Amino acid sequence: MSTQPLLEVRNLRAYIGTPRGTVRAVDDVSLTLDSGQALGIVGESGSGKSVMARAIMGLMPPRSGRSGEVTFQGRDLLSLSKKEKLEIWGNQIAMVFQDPGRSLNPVVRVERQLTEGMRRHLGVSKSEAHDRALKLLDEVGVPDPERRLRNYPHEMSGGMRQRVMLAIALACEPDLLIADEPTTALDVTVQRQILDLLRRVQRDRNMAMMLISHDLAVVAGRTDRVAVMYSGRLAEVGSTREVFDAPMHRYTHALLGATPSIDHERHSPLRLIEGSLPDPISPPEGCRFAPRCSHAEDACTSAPIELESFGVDHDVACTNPVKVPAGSVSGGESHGR
Ligand SMILES: Nc1ncnc2c1ncn2[C@@H]1O[C@H](COP(=O)(O)OP(=O)(O)OP(=O)(O)O)[C@@H](O)[C@H]1O
Repeated sequence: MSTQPLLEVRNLRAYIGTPRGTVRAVDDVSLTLDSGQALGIVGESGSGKSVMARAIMGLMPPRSGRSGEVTFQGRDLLSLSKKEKLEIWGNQIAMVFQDPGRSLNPVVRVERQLTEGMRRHLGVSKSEAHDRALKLLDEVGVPDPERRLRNYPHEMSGGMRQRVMLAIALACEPDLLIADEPTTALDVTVQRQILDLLRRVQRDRNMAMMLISHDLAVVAGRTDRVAVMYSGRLAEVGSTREVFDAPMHRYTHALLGATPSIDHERHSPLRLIEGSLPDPISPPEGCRFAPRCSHAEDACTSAPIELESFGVDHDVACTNPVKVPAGSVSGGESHGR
């Protein structure tokens, strides 16, 4: 068995030029994702999650730059030609975005949108593509697939459109699915159904998934590992079980107390973390959470704090982490549910 991760991100920086100055949206992020593994990326709005996902895919906004290394199946993604990128997008790596209304073409029937990629990338015939499309719609829980294939996107509900988007993403049997806030535009019950579907499909297909959300509970029960992002940097990375049961970074700890969840029947009152994200144009020198952290010390503000290992799979970038009592980590995948 190969020990090489499916995706390896090293010292990734993604900066965006704006009239006010350079936004340091992603600032020295390193992480790995193994085949068949689900990795959650969480953090407040503006912490850099989407820019990171897009930088990995090479989808950068105008007047921006990337540096670092992104290796996927041993290939350097940052140096691909446009043609090579098109071969990988939608084929080996697929993305599902927040708003299926904007990602689907409103004037093209579902069947064509679903079969176009597989005909191009997999070279299957029209009738085979049709059969595959029916199976895919069935897999993602779309009832009466034959009829749905003839629909235009506006003839379906938001939840149904998101299922179709997922079917499109799965059509070429990707090795990695990046789902960026895939359910935010949907109502709470449908959100839960789609998220559970994502996890089921990811496991059934043994596909890797990067699930991006500002809601910790969304990723808690549906990922194997989690990376907590704050102001363009990683605060904490590790097995989902450890990070949720025994968060060590002061930010993760605060975030866990502050998150209302779609997985709770009734949203508890939001306990906000006091303060806000730093200006991404001139973030603090040291730990970027230090200005909001009640445990900050002098050492936190002088130089960037690097991730340090606190266990087999638990890295934390904090000089004064939360002390975890021995044996406090429990088992199971029921977090946040
Ligand atoms: N096209 C752009 N031009 C200028 N700044 C941008 C652009 N896209 C993102 N940013 C800035 O980059 C930083 C990171 O944004 P990003 O969208 O990655 O955050 P996020 O964690 O995904 O938040 P959200 O959950 O709201 O999508 C933010 O400060 C954001 O304002």
